Amino acid sequence: MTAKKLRLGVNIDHVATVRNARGGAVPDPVRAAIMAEEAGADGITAHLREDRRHITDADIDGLMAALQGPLNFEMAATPEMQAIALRHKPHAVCIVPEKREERTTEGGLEVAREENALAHYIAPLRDAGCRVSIFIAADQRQIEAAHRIGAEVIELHTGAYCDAHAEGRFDDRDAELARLTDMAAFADDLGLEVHAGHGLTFDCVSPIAALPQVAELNIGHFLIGEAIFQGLGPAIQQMRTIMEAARA
Ligand SMILES: CC(=O)[C@@H](O)[C@H](O)COP(=O)(O)O
Ligand SMILES: NCC(=O)COP(=O)(O)O
Repeated sequence: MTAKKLRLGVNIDHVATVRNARGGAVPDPVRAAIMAEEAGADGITAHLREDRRHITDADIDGLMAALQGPLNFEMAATPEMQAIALRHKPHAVCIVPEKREERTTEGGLEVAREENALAHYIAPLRDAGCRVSIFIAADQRQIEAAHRIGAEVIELHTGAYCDAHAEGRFDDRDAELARLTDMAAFADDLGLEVHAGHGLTFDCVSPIAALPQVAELNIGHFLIGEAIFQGLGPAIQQMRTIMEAARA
Protein backbone atom coordinates (compact mmCIF):
# COMPACT_ATOMS: atom_id res chain seq x y z
CA MET A 1 0.00 0.00 0.00
CA THR A 2 1.01 3.66 -0.40
CA ALA A 3 2.21 4.96 2.93
CA LYS A 4 0.06 7.65 4.54
CA LYS A 5 1.61 10.98 5.47
CA LEU A 6 3.07 10.59 8.96
CA ARG A 7 2.33 13.32 11.51
CA LEU A 8 4.15 13.96 14.78
CA GLY A 9 2.11 14.90 17.82
CA VAL A 10 4.22 16.18 20.70
CA ASN A 11 3.02 15.34 24.21
CA ILE A 12 3.95 18.09 26.68
CA ASP A 13 2.72 16.39 29.91
CA HIS A 14 6.15 16.03 31.42
CA VAL A 15 6.95 19.73 31.19
CA ALA A 16 4.13 19.98 33.73
CA THR A 17 5.66 17.13 35.75
CA VAL A 18 8.84 19.21 36.19
CA ARG A 19 6.84 22.34 37.02
CA ASN A 20 4.75 20.48 39.58
CA ALA A 21 7.86 19.07 41.31
CA ARG A 22 8.33 22.56 42.79
CA GLY A 23 4.89 24.13 42.37
CA GLY A 24 4.72 27.57 40.77
CA ALA A 25 4.50 28.41 37.10
CA VAL A 26 7.71 27.20 35.42
CA PRO A 27 8.47 25.45 33.15
CA ASP A 28 5.21 26.31 31.40
CA PRO A 29 3.76 23.48 29.24
CA VAL A 30 1.85 26.00 27.11
CA ARG A 31 5.13 27.72 26.21
CA ALA A 32 6.60 24.29 25.35
CA ALA A 33 3.58 23.54 23.16
CA ILE A 34 4.01 26.81 21.25
CA MET A 35 7.72 26.04 20.75
CA ALA A 36 6.85 22.52 19.60
CA GLU A 37 4.46 23.91 16.98
CA GLU A 38 7.15 26.35 15.82
CA ALA A 39 9.61 23.43 15.55
CA GLY A 40 7.25 21.52 13.25
CA ALA A 41 4.97 19.46 15.49
CA ASP A 42 1.75 18.66 13.63
CA GLY A 43 -0.23 18.67 16.85
CA ILE A 44 0.02 18.76 20.62
CA THR A 45 -1.07 16.00 22.99
CA ALA A 46 -1.90 16.57 26.65
CA HIS A 47 -3.29 14.08 29.18
CA LEU A 48 -5.44 15.61 31.92
CA ARG A 49 -5.17 12.86 34.51
CA GLU A 50 -7.89 12.53 37.11
CA ASP A 51 -5.29 13.15 39.85
CA ARG A 52 -3.86 16.19 37.95
CA ARG A 53 -0.33 14.91 38.60
CA HIS A 54 1.01 16.79 35.57
CA ILE A 55 -1.36 18.70 33.25
CA THR A 56 -3.94 20.86 35.06
CA ASP A 57 -7.29 22.30 34.01
CA ALA A 58 -5.61 25.70 33.64
CA ASP A 59 -3.06 24.16 31.24
CA ILE A 60 -5.91 22.90 29.04
CA ASP A 61 -7.48 26.40 29.08
CA GLY A 62 -4.08 27.84 28.09
CA LEU A 63 -3.49 25.28 25.32
CA MET A 64 -6.94 25.85 23.82
CA ALA A 65 -6.29 29.59 23.76
CA ALA A 66 -2.71 29.51 22.47
CA LEU A 67 -2.42 26.65 19.98
CA GLN A 68 -2.49 27.27 16.23
CA GLY A 69 -2.86 23.58 15.40
CA PRO A 70 -4.84 20.62 16.77
CA LEU A 71 -4.96 19.51 20.41
CA ASN A 72 -5.25 15.78 21.09
CA PHE A 73 -6.84 15.72 24.55
CA GLU A 74 -6.14 12.45 26.38
CA MET A 75 -8.56 11.56 29.15
CA ALA A 76 -10.16 8.72 31.09
CA ALA A 77 -13.77 7.81 30.28
CA THR A 78 -15.30 9.60 33.27
CA PRO A 79 -18.25 12.02 33.43
CA GLU A 80 -15.94 14.79 34.69
CA MET A 81 -13.59 14.45 31.70
CA GLN A 82 -16.47 14.25 29.24
CA ALA A 83 -17.82 17.56 30.58
CA ILE A 84 -14.39 19.19 30.25
CA ALA A 85 -13.98 17.90 26.68
CA LEU A 86 -17.46 19.10 25.72
CA ARG A 87 -16.66 22.55 27.11
CA HIS A 88 -13.43 22.86 25.11
CA LYS A 89 -14.27 20.79 22.02
CA PRO A 90 -10.63 19.98 21.16
CA HIS A 91 -9.79 18.65 17.69
CA ALA A 92 -9.37 15.11 19.07
CA VAL A 93 -10.23 13.26 22.25
CA CYS A 94 -8.22 10.13 23.01
CA ILE A 95 -9.81 7.84 25.60
CA VAL A 96 -7.13 6.16 27.72
CA PRO A 97 -7.26 3.75 30.67
CA GLU A 98 -6.15 5.21 33.98
CA LYS A 99 -5.12 3.70 37.27
CA ARG A 100 -4.47 6.10 40.11
CA GLU A 101 -1.50 4.09 41.42
CA GLU A 102 0.27 3.52 38.07
CA ARG A 103 3.45 5.40 37.20
CA THR A 104 2.40 5.70 33.55
CA THR A 105 -0.36 4.37 31.30
CA GLU A 106 0.26 0.65 31.60
CA GLY A 107 -1.92 -0.86 28.92
CA GLY A 108 -4.67 -0.22 26.45
CA LEU A 109 -8.31 0.50 27.16
CA GLU A 110 -10.59 -2.53 27.70
CA VAL A 111 -13.12 -1.71 24.97
CA ALA A 112 -14.59 -5.15 24.28
CA ARG A 113 -16.00 -5.62 27.81
CA GLU A 114 -17.31 -2.04 28.04
CA GLU A 115 -18.69 -1.73 24.54
CA ASN A 116 -22.16 -0.38 25.27
CA ALA A 117 -21.05 2.05 27.94
CA LEU A 118 -18.23 3.38 25.75
CA ALA A 119 -20.49 3.73 22.70
CA HIS A 120 -22.80 5.96 24.75
CA TYR A 121 -19.86 7.78 26.28
CA ILE A 122 -18.24 8.80 23.00
CA ALA A 123 -21.43 9.68 21.09
CA PRO A 124 -21.74 13.25 22.49
CA LEU A 125 -18.03 13.86 21.88
CA ARG A 126 -18.44 12.88 18.24
CA ASP A 127 -21.60 15.00 17.98
CA ALA A 128 -19.58 17.95 19.32
CA GLY A 129 -17.14 17.54 16.42
CA CYS A 130 -14.22 15.89 18.26
CA ARG A 131 -12.37 13.08 16.51
CA VAL A 132 -12.60 10.20 18.94
CA SER A 133 -9.53 8.05 19.33
CA ILE A 134 -9.16 4.99 21.57
CA PHE A 135 -5.78 4.09 23.12
CA ILE A 136 -5.58 0.30 22.87
CA ALA A 137 -3.25 -2.66 22.81
CA ALA A 138 -2.50 -4.28 19.45
CA ASP A 139 -5.28 -6.81 19.97
CA GLN A 140 -7.82 -7.76 17.29
CA ARG A 141 -10.72 -8.06 19.77
CA GLN A 142 -10.16 -4.53 21.08
CA ILE A 143 -9.75 -3.07 17.59
CA GLU A 144 -13.00 -4.67 16.40
CA ALA A 145 -14.79 -3.30 19.47
CA ALA A 146 -13.34 0.20 18.92
CA HIS A 147 -14.65 0.07 15.37
CA ARG A 148 -18.11 -1.11 16.47
CA ILE A 149 -18.53 1.69 19.03
CA GLY A 150 -17.91 4.31 16.32
CA ALA A 151 -14.36 5.49 17.07
CA GLU A 152 -12.68 7.08 14.06
CA VAL A 153 -9.12 6.56 15.28
CA ILE A 154 -7.20 4.02 17.33
CA GLU A 155 -3.84 4.71 18.94
CA LEU A 156 -1.78 1.54 19.39
CA HIS A 157 0.13 1.38 22.70
CA THR A 158 3.81 0.90 21.84
CA GLY A 159 5.01 0.72 25.47
CA ALA A 160 5.70 -3.04 25.58
CA TYR A 161 7.65 -2.84 22.31
CA CYS A 162 9.75 0.11 23.58
CA ASP A 163 10.41 -1.50 26.99
CA ALA A 164 11.55 -4.75 25.37
CA HIS A 165 13.90 -2.79 23.08
CA ALA A 166 15.33 -0.73 25.96
CA GLU A 167 15.89 -3.83 28.10
CA GLY A 168 17.56 -5.78 25.28
CA ARG A 169 14.81 -8.43 25.14
CA PHE A 170 14.98 -8.54 21.38
CA ASP A 171 12.79 -11.65 20.85
CA ASP A 172 10.02 -9.96 22.85
CA ARG A 173 10.56 -6.71 20.98
CA ASP A 174 10.28 -8.45 17.62
CA ALA A 175 7.12 -10.28 18.73
CA GLU A 176 5.59 -6.95 19.84
CA LEU A 177 6.58 -5.35 16.54
CA ALA A 178 4.99 -8.21 14.58
CA ARG A 179 1.77 -7.74 16.58
CA LEU A 180 1.78 -3.96 15.97
CA THR A 181 2.47 -4.53 12.26
CA ASP A 182 -0.42 -7.00 11.84
CA MET A 183 -2.86 -4.96 13.89
CA ALA A 184 -2.06 -1.66 12.12
CA ALA A 185 -2.97 -3.37 8.84
CA PHE A 186 -6.08 -4.96 10.37
CA ALA A 187 -7.35 -1.63 11.75
CA ASP A 188 -6.63 0.19 8.50
CA ASP A 189 -8.64 -2.45 6.59
CA LEU A 190 -11.59 -1.71 8.88
CA GLY A 191 -11.32 1.98 7.93
CA LEU A 192 -9.89 3.18 11.24
CA GLU A 193 -7.15 5.83 11.24
CA VAL A 194 -4.14 4.34 13.01
CA HIS A 195 -1.95 6.26 15.45
CA ALA A 196 0.78 4.87 17.72
CA GLY A 197 2.66 6.03 20.76
CA HIS A 198 4.05 5.57 24.26
CA GLY A 199 7.70 5.26 25.14
CA LEU A 200 9.06 5.97 21.64
CA THR A 201 12.68 7.21 21.42
CA PHE A 202 15.20 8.01 18.67
CA ASP A 203 16.45 4.40 19.02
CA CYS A 204 13.18 2.54 18.60
CA VAL A 205 10.90 4.83 16.58
CA SER A 206 11.98 3.75 13.06
CA PRO A 207 10.18 0.38 12.73
CA ILE A 208 6.96 1.99 14.00
CA ALA A 209 7.35 5.02 11.71
CA ALA A 210 7.87 2.61 8.81
CA LEU A 211 4.41 1.03 9.20
CA PRO A 212 2.59 2.43 6.16
CA GLN A 213 -0.85 2.53 7.83
CA VAL A 214 0.29 4.66 10.76
CA ALA A 215 -0.79 8.28 10.25
CA GLU A 216 0.42 9.81 13.53
CA LEU A 217 2.94 9.16 16.28
CA ASN A 218 2.45 10.79 19.68
CA ILE A 219 5.72 11.20 21.53
CA GLY A 220 6.33 13.01 24.80
CA HIS A 221 8.46 11.76 27.68
CA PHE A 222 11.59 11.09 25.63
CA LEU A 223 11.41 14.39 23.72
CA ILE A 224 10.95 16.45 26.89
CA GLY A 225 13.94 14.65 28.44
CA GLU A 226 16.03 15.11 25.32
CA ALA A 227 15.16 18.84 25.35
CA ILE A 228 17.38 19.15 28.45
CA PHE A 229 20.37 18.18 26.35
CA GLN A 230 19.74 19.74 22.95
CA GLY A 231 16.66 21.97 23.31
CA LEU A 232 13.07 21.15 22.43
CA GLY A 233 13.13 22.41 18.84
CA PRO A 234 16.23 20.43 17.80
CA ALA A 235 14.95 17.29 19.58
CA ILE A 236 11.65 17.50 17.65
CA GLN A 237 13.47 18.13 14.39
CA GLN A 238 15.76 15.14 14.97
CA MET A 239 12.73 12.93 15.69
CA ARG A 240 11.06 14.13 12.48
CA THR A 241 14.20 13.41 10.46
CA ILE A 242 14.35 9.85 11.80
CA MET A 243 10.62 9.33 11.18
CA GLU A 244 10.87 10.63 7.62
CA ALA A 245 13.93 8.48 6.85
CA ALA A 246 12.05 5.40 8.10
CA ARG A 247 9.10 6.27 5.85
CA ALA A 248 11.16 6.96 2.71
C1 LIG B 1 -1.66 7.81 27.36
C2 LIG B 1 -0.23 8.10 27.23
O1 LIG B 1 0.49 7.27 26.78
C3 LIG B 1 0.29 9.44 27.60
O2 LIG B 1 -0.60 10.14 28.31
C4 LIG B 1 1.69 9.55 28.12
O3 LIG B 1 2.20 8.36 28.52
C5 LIG B 1 1.93 10.58 29.18
O4 LIG B 1 1.23 10.36 30.35
P1 LIG B 1 1.71 9.45 31.58
O5 LIG B 1 3.20 9.39 31.62
O6 LIG B 1 1.10 10.14 32.75
O7 LIG B 1 1.10 8.10 31.35
N1 LIG C 1 -0.24 8.57 23.75
C1 LIG C 1 1.16 8.49 23.89
C2 LIG C 1 1.73 9.82 24.16
O1 LIG C 1 1.05 10.81 24.09
C3 LIG C 1 3.16 9.97 24.47
O2 LIG C 1 3.66 8.96 25.30
P1 LIG C 1 5.16 9.12 25.88
O3 LIG C 1 6.07 9.38 24.69
O4 LIG C 1 5.14 10.28 26.83
O5 LIG C 1 5.42 7.79 26.53
